[in-house]
Amino acid sequence: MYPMIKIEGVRHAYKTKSGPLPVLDGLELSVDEGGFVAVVGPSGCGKSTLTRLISGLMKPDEGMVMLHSERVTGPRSTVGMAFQNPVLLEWRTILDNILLPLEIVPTKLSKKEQQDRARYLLSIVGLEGFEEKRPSELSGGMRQRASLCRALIHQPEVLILDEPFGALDAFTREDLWQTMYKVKEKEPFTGVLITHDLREAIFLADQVVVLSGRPARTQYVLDVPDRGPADLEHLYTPEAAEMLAILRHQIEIAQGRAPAEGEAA
Ligand SMILES: Nc1ncnc2c1ncn2[C@@H]1O[C@H](COP(=O)(O)OP(=O)(O)OP(=O)(O)O)[C@@H](O)[C@H]1O
Repeated sequence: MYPMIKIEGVRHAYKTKSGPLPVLDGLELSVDEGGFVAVVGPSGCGKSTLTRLISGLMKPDEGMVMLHSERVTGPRSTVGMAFQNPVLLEWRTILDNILLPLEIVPTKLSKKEQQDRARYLLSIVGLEGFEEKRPSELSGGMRQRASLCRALIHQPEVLILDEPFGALDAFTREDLWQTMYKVKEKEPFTGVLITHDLREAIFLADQVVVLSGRPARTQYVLDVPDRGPADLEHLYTPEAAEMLAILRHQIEIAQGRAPAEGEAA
């Protein structure tokens, strides 16, 4: 299959007052068109930095970031992003919040078509009837659903999700995982999910990439077998337990709490 995202030999250091802070060191990543990769790793290892590189908000010191075989050299409108804090504008209705990206990204849709698309997206995530509400009238989970619609309104090829469910309670989070399946089925995208939740990673992604501690490199890649329709029961199978154990072990290695294979304990 065609790689939609290709990252090769990326190295990057932030310039800080106390000197360069190496954050990424030899990062490799390849995500097929329509694929969904979850990126996990120790806190502060460089996961969000990776999302900034893919969306073109930052350029790496070394190496290549490619989208659709084109080198990323600046911000890309074909990328949609959703974050842990949805940041919806309180003075705008939910519908107008979702339409916001279309005020920036060029679109061929008429005003009516834009509104129809926003309403359609809201119906997919279960927010039909909330179009005219203000963000403060919605729960945290509902605001996150609205933020997903906003990230998808301009039909991005790539959807970057930076810990979007991290601040939600466990039940709401699991509800949103199932919503994500529905969204991907109706609005196909190539996804990159940054998360600290290993269950979330194996439930949503078809590949989980473990980054090493900072400066991060690609330490381990786990392929998650296709498990059919969204069903939380998938998380309670022996196969899921085994995948979670492997990932936990890899995170311990990345945190320096367990020796890497081939190293003495
Ligand atoms: N603009 C910046 N200037 C200087 N240092 C930065 C900048 N942005 C991030 N950093 C530092 O780079 C490192 C990696 O940050 P990044 O946010 O990419 O990590 P992360 O893996 O997403 O973290 P977390 O898991 O805690 O969300 C951190 O030590 C952070 O403090």
